[in-house]
Amino acid sequence: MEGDGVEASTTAAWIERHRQMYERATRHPFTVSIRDGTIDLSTFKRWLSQDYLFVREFVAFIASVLLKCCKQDSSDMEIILGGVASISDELSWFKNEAAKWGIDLASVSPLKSNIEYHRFLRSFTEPEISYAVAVTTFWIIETVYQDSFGFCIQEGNKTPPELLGTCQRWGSAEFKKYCQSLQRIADRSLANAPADAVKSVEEAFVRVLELEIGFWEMSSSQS
Ligand SMILES: Cc1ncc(CN)c(N)n1
Repeated sequence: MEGDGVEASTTAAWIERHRQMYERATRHPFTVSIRDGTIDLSTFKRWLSQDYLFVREFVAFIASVLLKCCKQDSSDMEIILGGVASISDELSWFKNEAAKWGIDLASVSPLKSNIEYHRFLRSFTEPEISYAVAVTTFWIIETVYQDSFGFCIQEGNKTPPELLGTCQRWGSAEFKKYCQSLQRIADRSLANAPADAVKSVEEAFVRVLELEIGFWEMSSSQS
């Protein structure tokens, strides 16, 4: 990873240590089927509806990361604020996209894996949860989407034209840069954290991968 040249990247080491699970989250049959053009559109619409509900919940999560960041008197504020702007954009994007696909978002209820993810996100609003764990969690949540959808627009893809906009949203070079900025922040905050705290951040990292896999599974099978 492009670190700041001072500390080795803890987060990159975790991706390697949990490579199998990382691949299950970022090369899931759901996104791979977008890339190879075999996606079932009703499955795609289910993901879209459920992800809209996720993003609404994610707003409060990002707000809690921002609050923790401000309490640190940290120079990371502008990057996190960029996340707030991007989530506002994301919500509008979901509404437009839902209208295009004829989805009535008001009638969508969260499925089990989505509810589980909401519960996890809400746990971060507690003031005793550290900035290191919150910002690292933020980074990996965004990165799973960046890597998953980035793959759908890489060379050799057969992504249906009507889904290219979705893939660009998270797969773009701009979104990748933003994820790399979050990764640098995560690594810096981990470099200053005590070993037991780092261990609990790694647990949160793994938990995100599990939840993301569950989210794709839910979108694919309505479980
Ligand atoms: C489940 C999920 N994970 C991540 C993202 C990217 N913000 C998202 N929209 N939805």
